[in-house]
Amino acid sequence: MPPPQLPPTLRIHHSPTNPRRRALHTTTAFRAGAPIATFPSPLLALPDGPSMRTTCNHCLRVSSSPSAANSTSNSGALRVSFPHPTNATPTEKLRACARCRAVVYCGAACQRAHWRAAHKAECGMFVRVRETAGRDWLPTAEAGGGGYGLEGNVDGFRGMGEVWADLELQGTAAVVYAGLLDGEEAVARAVRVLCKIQTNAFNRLDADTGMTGIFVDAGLAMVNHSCVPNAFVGFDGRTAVLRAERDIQAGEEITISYIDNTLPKAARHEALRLYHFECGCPQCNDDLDVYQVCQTSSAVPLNSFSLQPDLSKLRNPPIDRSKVFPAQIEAIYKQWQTIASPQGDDEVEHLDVARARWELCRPLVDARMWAIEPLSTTVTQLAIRWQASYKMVVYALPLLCFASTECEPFKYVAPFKPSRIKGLMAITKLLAVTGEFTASGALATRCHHEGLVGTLAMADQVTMCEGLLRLIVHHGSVGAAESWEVLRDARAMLADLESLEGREQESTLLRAWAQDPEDPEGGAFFEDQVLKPINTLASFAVEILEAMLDAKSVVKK
Ligand SMILES: C[S@@+](CC[C@H](N)C(=O)[O-])C[C@H]1O[C@@H](n2cnc3c(N)ncnc32)[C@H](O)[C@@H]1O
Repeated sequence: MPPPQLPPTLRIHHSPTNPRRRALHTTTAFRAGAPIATFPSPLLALPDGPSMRTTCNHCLRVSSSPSAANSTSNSGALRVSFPHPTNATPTEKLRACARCRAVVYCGAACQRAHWRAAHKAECGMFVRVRETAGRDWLPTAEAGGGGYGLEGNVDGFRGMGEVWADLELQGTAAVVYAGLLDGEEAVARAVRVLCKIQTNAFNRLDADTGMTGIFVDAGLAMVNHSCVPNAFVGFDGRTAVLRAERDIQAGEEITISYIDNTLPKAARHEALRLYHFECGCPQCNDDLDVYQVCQTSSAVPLNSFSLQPDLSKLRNPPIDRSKVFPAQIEAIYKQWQTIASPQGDDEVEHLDVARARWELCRPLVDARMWAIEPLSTTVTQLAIRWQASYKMVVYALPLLCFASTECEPFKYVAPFKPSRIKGLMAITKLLAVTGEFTASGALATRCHHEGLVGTLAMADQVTMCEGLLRLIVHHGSVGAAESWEVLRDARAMLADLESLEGREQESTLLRAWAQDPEDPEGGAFFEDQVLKPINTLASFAVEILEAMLDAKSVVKK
């Protein structure tokens, strides 16, 4: 099997005696955030079952962007309104394949390209059965004999009872529906391909597009895992982009995290079981938590242009380790997972679950270890829920400010990571909502926390939005695809704000700060007008959470 084609910035290092076997190394140095290589011709790039009819099956774009920003000219009030965070994104009109009607496309060009790349092989199968587990193996097997020399860990999977049974079931279903069942070997071949896909596919459940699916590229599949990776993968339609998460030397091995590397060690190892190796990264060897990883990260200085510019706090977080020990965190995480999320929309049920989870996290709360899972997720989940709630929307704002200053920078040290940028965008959009409440005088009736109402009344919420948007545009341009919806929206909103009359001075100062965070005037303005109110809002988060979860109907400060 010939080695996979690689971009010139990468080479495969093959070491038969090393348990990792092959690895990707750079041929040149990269600065943090720089694209290392793009992979525009995957072997396989498919939306998953539920997304098959809502996503173009070729370019994998989900929908068009919502109308970004519209300005009005009410003087004295907040004059810009952004799409409300709860507004559904309008979907593009997608056309279905006329023959099988199982897959959809955004246009004729995508339909033609997908027919050649994959659909020709699967369309007949879909005519027989519209959707089946195991769809993903067929084009791969057809296109390359199911080999590509990719690692499949077949023996490892064979030793995993239920997982193996599931793979056999999927393989059988696929060959039966594809009309390829000509003996046991056909099923065995399908299962081997599924093992390769399981080992090498990227789940396109990415923070960027919010869509799910799988992506396999034989070159990118050579990248090994570390819980403290130096790179990460993002997607732009059918193209995967490998980016540096920190500065990388020429010749260094590239690693990415296959899993959520912010989880406690036992949970990370459980997630890695599907890859059949023992992780020997520094985080695993020394059982470090996210604070300890952050403390030594070379990406910390990048935060001087962020919502957490206090680098000494990132190096010396104000936590109290004596209040909780690692085994206790593991136990909390395990128990937290046993508390089932409510299926329905019952507000009381959701509050009960949040209360149980928050109480379970009490030792982490006492230790002020907000960035440790499952505490960080407990806070974020409530924020997301409240964001979409008519009654609670204002209270989501301090929670999101808290997550963006006390959790995310420690979990994802590089400020250009998409999850950090998305957090900034969520705050921006909420500020647009609270800004309208403030301008219309409705804020005090929507929120009973005097500190929160007072802070928002005193703040220039448009300026706060502009400061956040400048951070999003800066970091989004570094760490994400130009076509990323969040970046596109941020640019449009920023242009809108810049064109508002009467705000020239604020915009000039923020522009000066964005061009040079050391600019004394611009820096002081950002600190006073953006950072200070964000931190004040964040400071209300815990008392609001405690009060709400204590089922008190009125929150006061
Ligand atoms: C996507 S492949 C990576 C390329 C692989 N090294 C190869 O030679 O094909 C994933 C597999 O690589 C191996 N692997 C990845 N990261 C590893 C690590 N940190 N330590 C040991 N093995 C690793 C495991 O066998 C895993 O299932």
